[in-house]
Amino acid sequence: MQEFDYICIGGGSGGIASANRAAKHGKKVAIVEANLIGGTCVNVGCVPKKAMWFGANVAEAINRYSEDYGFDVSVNHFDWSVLVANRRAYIQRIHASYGKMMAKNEITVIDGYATFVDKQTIEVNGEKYTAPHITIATGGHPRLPDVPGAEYGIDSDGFFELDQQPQRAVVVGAGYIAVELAGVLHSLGTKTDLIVRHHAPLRHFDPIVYETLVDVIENEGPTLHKQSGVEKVEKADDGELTVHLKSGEVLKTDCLIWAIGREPSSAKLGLDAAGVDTDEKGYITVDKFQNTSAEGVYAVGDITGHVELTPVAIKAGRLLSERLFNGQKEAHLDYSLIPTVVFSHPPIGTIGLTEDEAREEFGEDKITVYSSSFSAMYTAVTRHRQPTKMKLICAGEEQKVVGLHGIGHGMDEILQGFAVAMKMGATKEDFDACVAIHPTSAEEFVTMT
Ligand SMILES: Cc1cc2nc3c(=O)[nH]c(=O)nc-3n(C[C@H](O)[C@H](O)[C@H](O)COP(=O)(O)OP(=O)(O)OC[C@H]3O[C@@H](n4cnc5c(N)ncnc54)[C@H](O)[C@@H]3O)c2cc1C
Ligand SMILES: NC(=O)C1=CN([C@@H]2O[C@H](COP(=O)(O)OP(=O)(O)OC[C@H]3O[C@@H](n4cnc5c(N)ncnc54)[C@H](OP(=O)(O)O)[C@@H]3O)[C@@H](O)[C@H]2O)C=CC1
Ligand SMILES: N[C@@H](CCC(=O)N[C@@H](CSSC[C@H](NC(=O)CC[C@H](N)C(=O)O)C(=O)NCC(=O)O)C(=O)NCC(=O)O)C(=O)O
Repeated sequence: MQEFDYICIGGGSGGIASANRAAKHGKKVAIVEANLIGGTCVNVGCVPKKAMWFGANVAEAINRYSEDYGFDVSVNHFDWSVLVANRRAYIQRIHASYGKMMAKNEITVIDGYATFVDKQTIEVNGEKYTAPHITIATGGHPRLPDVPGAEYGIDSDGFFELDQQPQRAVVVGAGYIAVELAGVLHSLGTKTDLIVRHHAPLRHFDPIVYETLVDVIENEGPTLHKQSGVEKVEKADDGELTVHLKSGEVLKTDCLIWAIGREPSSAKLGLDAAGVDTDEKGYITVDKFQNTSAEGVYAVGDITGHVELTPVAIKAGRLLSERLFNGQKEAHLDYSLIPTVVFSHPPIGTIGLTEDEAREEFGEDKITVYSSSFSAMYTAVTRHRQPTKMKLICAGEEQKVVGLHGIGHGMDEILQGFAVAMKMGATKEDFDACVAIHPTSAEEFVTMT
């Protein structure tokens, strides 16, 4: 049986980050990965998605805006396979760079599926490995619905396997993935329908965000079906899919994508053998230090069900290693005020409380809301004006900024700096004390009255 100081199960964002940090503190570390190193983010998540989103932005620049900027782009042919090949080559380079980094840190990479034998021992491909500290970072996978013919659809993993561009696509779901994939497909020229169960996608975001998103989608596409659901799916011999909606509407398509949420990859880990508890959905329960119910076993990232974002998994993993292997006894991730971006068209950036949440937490009379509404200049000099909307929610007499929301061109890159300010406890006065950068969208956040 091989012995280590630390084993991470899962070579995704959280596992890699924690393993590298432990190795940097001189520990003998192993990482077990059942599939591809890099996990969801690198292989079927953030990275390939962002490459497709950049491709979609190039398409929008050419198809919507170029003419009014004076360009003649009459030769306009898009080859999906070129974008996909370059995306895959980029990911190969990331795999290579991860390999080099882990070799430099003398991390043992074990290929295979890990199961617990006891809380200090795992088994992979019939071999046993032991460590006094084991972290579970096995992430999640897409959920499929219980609808007749659901198997004819694909999920986000399947989207990244598409070698050819679908001419028509139906995307079902109302979260990040549905919005992002439907937006990419539509912008790249696929005739796309987005099906949501309620009044809007991203309905848990601040209304300024989802109402504007709905306006833009209704103006520019994809075709949005609100208050709608799928009753059944049929597949013809030639591969064409017929999607029957509960409303009676029928959509013919080449590609159906389920994007209705994800579930934790915990079922086959043998958690009982280690005494690790989960909640009723299978997420591993942890305290603020990422400790599970079993001593010496920890969990980070999507498997814990707390804010499923790559930087969250990374930071939780790194802080855990600081606590375990670098004497930082109190090190733990503060899960408050986590900024997040949806790579929609246009992008959304949000941090902190929505207006409703702020009212509930502080009381109606303690809240001051500022907002700004304009057409992004990038679009305003063309015939295709697109709205940008921004909102600041401030609490108390000092007007501490407790919520910041925006949708519009550039919002994806604007948010990070403002998140630093909010993490430091900035007030509206602090925002206003900062001189604007002109002409930018970002300047609206420091000039709101
Ligand atoms: C389409 C999509 C787009 C996304 N876009 C973004 C984005 O833009 N920004 C963002 O911040 N987040 C994004 N996310 C979320 C982000 O990918 C996850 O939050 C992040 O990858 C979680 O990291 P993790 O380490 O918890 O798990 P993962 O990255 O999922 O890694 C878990 C790894 O564990 C392995 N594994 C599972 N079970 C075992 C086992 N028993 N033994 C060995 N290995 C095992 C899996 O094969 C996997 O490689 C996106 C997700 C998706 C699906
Ligand atoms: N840019 C980023 O940072 C990204 C982050 N991620 C992360 O990954 C997580 C998972 O993303 P995602 O899979 O989109 O999940 P989400 O949890 O974000 O959204 C799924 C949504 O689909 C809807 N839904 C649920 N069940 C059904 C159903 N049976 N039929 C139709 N619609 C249904 C629900 O919305 P409703 O109740 O309104 O119908 C639900 O909120 C995200 O929460 C995010 O943390 C993912 C992609 C990008
Ligand atoms: N923000 C830059 C980041 C670029 C970057 O980090 N590229 C990564 C791939 S992104 S996908 C990998 C993702 N990385 C990050 O999220 C890096 C974020 C930040 N720099 C940090 O250190 O926290 C992750 O899951 N990390 C876990 C870990 O590293 O511990 C890489 O490895 N590049 C090598 C190359 O191109 O050759 C960008 O978007 O361009």
